[in-house]
Amino acid sequence: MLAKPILLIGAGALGSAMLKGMRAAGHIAPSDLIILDLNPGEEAHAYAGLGARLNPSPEVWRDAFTVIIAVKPQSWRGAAQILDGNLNPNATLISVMAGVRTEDLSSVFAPLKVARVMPTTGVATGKGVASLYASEGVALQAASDLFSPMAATVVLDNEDLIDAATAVSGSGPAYVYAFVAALEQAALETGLTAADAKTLARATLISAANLLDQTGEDPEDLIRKVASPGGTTEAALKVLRREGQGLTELVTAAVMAAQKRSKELG
Ligand SMILES: NC(=O)C1=CN([C@@H]2O[C@H](COP(=O)(O)OP(=O)(O)OC[C@H]3O[C@@H](n4cnc5c(N)ncnc54)[C@H](O)[C@@H]3O)[C@@H](O)[C@H]2O)C=CC1
Ligand SMILES: O=C(O)[C@@H]1CCC=N1
Repeated sequence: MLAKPILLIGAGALGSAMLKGMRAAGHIAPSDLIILDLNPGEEAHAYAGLGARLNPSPEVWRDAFTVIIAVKPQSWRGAAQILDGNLNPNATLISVMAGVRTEDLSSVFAPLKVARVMPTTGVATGKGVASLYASEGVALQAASDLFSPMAATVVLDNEDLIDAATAVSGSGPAYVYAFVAALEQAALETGLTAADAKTLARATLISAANLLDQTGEDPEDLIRKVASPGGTTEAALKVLRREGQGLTELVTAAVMAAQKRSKELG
């Protein structure tokens, strides 16, 4: 059972996606939310219109038993200074920030228990992904109660793996969107109109993702069902899977770069 009310610090791209997800999943009532943001956007205002408290005075922050910190890794120490002395010592802190380690969060926010979560913006529709880590059970449970209704969750037993989960999953939606943009660009090269290129690139990704989701089959099995021997797909896959310089090598290099950056952000 998630301890409420919940204080959300930072309602930017990810914070707003989480607010949308809470609405979609319905597990957190607006009246159970306190939102702090230096420059609140549309979703924070929408939630406030439904009953959340937006940027209330510091004595209200102490009401919260779960605190989510969703500011940029570069901003968290500044945010912590503002919060100093105004958080409930019995609250659990859930950080969704890339790179920032439990040890550093605990050194600033003690005695709050700390969990780390690496979500995707897909939580907005209740179908995100979230990797969870905490060194003790209460915080891990709070993270799970918060994210399970709006994400497929993975529990990591080693904090270093959060950097890996960030590189694969947290950043991952952007790789998929980059692929769609590339497919759309390639479609233009084939002579399709801009409108048709856009429709075909997006709809192909969505229909392929649906099959992956609904059949549960491995990608290689699904590929086999598309690629006729000696056919068009095989011709394309020879390019995408060129020895030593194919998509796998490219994606691996991209993931390694993200993992390295995640470690640096700490
Ligand atoms: N955007 C994404 O897909 C993901 C982001 N993350 C993590 O989530 C965190 C936030 O990322 P984004 O939402 O993309 O950034 P963002 O820049 O869109 O949002 C940050 C928000 O924090 C607010 N803010 C900054 N300082 C504040 C303070 N002292 N008090 C209250 N509000 C403050 C800003 O006004 C802004 O609305 C980062 O740490 C990032 O690593 C994690 C997973 C995915
Ligand atoms: O790009 C970033 O640093 C954040 C963390 C994962 C997704 N967005």
